[in-house]
Parts: sequence; structure tokens; C-alpha cells
Amino acid sequence: MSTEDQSVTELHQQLSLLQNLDVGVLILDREYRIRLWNEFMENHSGLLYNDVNKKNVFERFPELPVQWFKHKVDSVFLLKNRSFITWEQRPYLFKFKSYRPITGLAPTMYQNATLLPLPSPTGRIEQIAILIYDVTDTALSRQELESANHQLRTLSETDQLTGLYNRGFWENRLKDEFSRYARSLSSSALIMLDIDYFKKVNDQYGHLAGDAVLKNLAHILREATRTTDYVGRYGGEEFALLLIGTTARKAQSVVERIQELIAAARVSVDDYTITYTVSMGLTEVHPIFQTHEQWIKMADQALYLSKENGRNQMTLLVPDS
Ligand SMILES: Nc1nc2c(ncn2[C@@H]2O[C@H](COP(=O)(O)OP(=O)(O)OP(=O)(O)O)[C@@H](O)[C@H]2O)c(=O)[nH]1
Repeated sequence: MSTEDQSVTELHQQLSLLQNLDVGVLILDREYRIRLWNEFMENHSGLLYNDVNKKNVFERFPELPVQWFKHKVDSVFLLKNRSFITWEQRPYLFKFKSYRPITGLAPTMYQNATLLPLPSPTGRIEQIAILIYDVTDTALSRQELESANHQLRTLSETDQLTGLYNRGFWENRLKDEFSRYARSLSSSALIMLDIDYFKKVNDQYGHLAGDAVLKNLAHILREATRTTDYVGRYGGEEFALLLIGTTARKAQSVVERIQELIAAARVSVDDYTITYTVSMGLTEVHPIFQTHEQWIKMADQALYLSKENGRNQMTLLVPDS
């Protein structure tokens, strides 16, 4: 075989390899025209090499963000360095359907891409190659893992019955807020709240009715507070509200809103309509507190006074400086 025949054979083998790779390969010139398009690209795009050859990539694929992609391609021409695009940055470059059986959940193929400069024998870069990897399986399993972690985190932070924060998580937030106060001296208010004569609700209407009242109250507490506040279930029928960046005076309007919503609430269980009241204790964070537990203790004392004085009321306690 002559040297020329040998080169043709080698070129043919290389092209055949390129065609059969399970990776997308395309070549772009400086005008963003497609100069090579392998079988992977044909199969997934439904466009044959002849459909795209010498065509501008943006005309053929309008989903490509022009500015962003040009910037990527131009820098490979300019710096003569390879560059990468991951599915985390952009889920895909080319919008291909995903046909993978185990990833039936993803309608579109997730892709990683590598952009490679292709130097001519003189060292000039007139074309670049783009390799497209199907990473749908990886992307989906990562997303599933993240979603499972998120669910686990939520479970470990949440009270199952009411969906509010559980005591452990809530108390940690109070601790954080207390440390933040030591640095910033920005005010926060704490309300401890307890349902009045809740035992009677259980005794009279049953435990499920009691649960319905707890859920109703949780809903009201969420309604009456900001999303930045922390509302927790502190114990059986005791709740705790941490109002971030709020003075005791401002917290009183939250208390009033809670009282109004509870007064209007009617919990229907079977043929019964249940009404209920709550007692509350309110304290603002204060330099006199050495620990967050002391802050809770004072709010608890305020709650106790509300109970002592006849229930269905709020008591504000201000520490002596
Ligand atoms: N249904 C239901 N009841 C609960 C739950 N957790 C605690 N309890 C009940 O809450 C009641 C609390 O009763 P007590 O501590 O005597 O308080 P109370 O009857 O509200 O009286 P005061 O607080 O003094 O007004 C008990 O009957 C507990 O069984 C729960 O998750 N669901």
C-alpha cells in the first residue's frame, strides 16, 4: 500500500470512529457555521449532515443563547484553550429528547460539552470542535439525591402534625438569633403560646378533634407572621414564635392579629364546631439575658401570668435593667 493509500485508510478509520462515538461531535468555523456533524448529532437532532453543513448554528438551533454561546466560542478561538460547559451551568446546549429508559422522567437530554480548539498545521485556529456528552443519568440521580436530602432535612426540622418547626430546630434558631443580637443589638421578640383548657377539647370531642384544633392554630400562626419569622411547636399544645427584627411593641400587633383570627376560628369535626382560646407570654430580647434559655424562661413566666390571670390574654414582661 502506498503512503497515500495508507493515509486515506487512516483518515477513513478516524472518520468512522468519529461517526460511531456515543458522544456528539460537531465542528464550527469562525462564522459559527457547522462543518462536521457526527451520527450522534444526526440521531438526536433528526438533522442530517447535509441539512446542517455550512449552515449557521444559530439559524439551525434558535434555542442557543447567541451572546453567551458566541462568547464561549470566541474565547476558545482567541485563547486557544479548551473550555467546558456543564449541565449545572446550562442543562443542555442542543435541545435533544432524552430516550434513556431509566431516565424516562427527563424529557430533555442533560449535556456536558467540551469546546476544543483545532489548530491547522500552521498553528492558526480556524475551527473548533464541540463534544456533547449525554449526562442525563448523572443529572437525574444528582437531582433525586438532592431532593431526598431536602426531604430528610425538612423531616428532621418539622413537627409532623402541624408542619411547623419542631422544638429542636426552633430552639436552635432562637439560639442563633440570640448570638446575632449580642453582635448587632437588633431587636427580636419571643411569644410563648398555649391553648387554654386543651385537655377538655380532647376529653369532650376526642383526640382527633384535638389534633384538628392544633392544625387550625398552626395555620393561624403562619398566617399572622412573616415568612422570616420562626413558628415552632414547642410541646403538646404549646407553641413558640420568634419574630425576627421586631420590638415587643410591634409584636403586640401580631398578638392582636392572632387573637382576632382565633376568635373567628371554627373547627368542624364530625357534627361539632369547636372554638378555643389561647394564652400568650411576650418578651423582647434584652442585654440582661446571659443565655437564650433565660429569654425563653421570661417568656414562659409571662405565659404563666396570663394563665394565672384568667387565660385568653397576653402578658408582656420587660426585664429590669
Ligand atoms: N389531640 C392532641 N392532644 C395533645 C397533643 N399533645 C398534647 N396533647 C394534650 O394536651 C393536653 C394538655 O393539657 P394540660 O397540660 O392539662 O393543659 P390545658 O388543658 O390546656 O390547660 P391550661 O394549659 O392550664 O389551660 C393533654 O390532654 C394532652 O394529652 C397532640 O398532639 N394531640
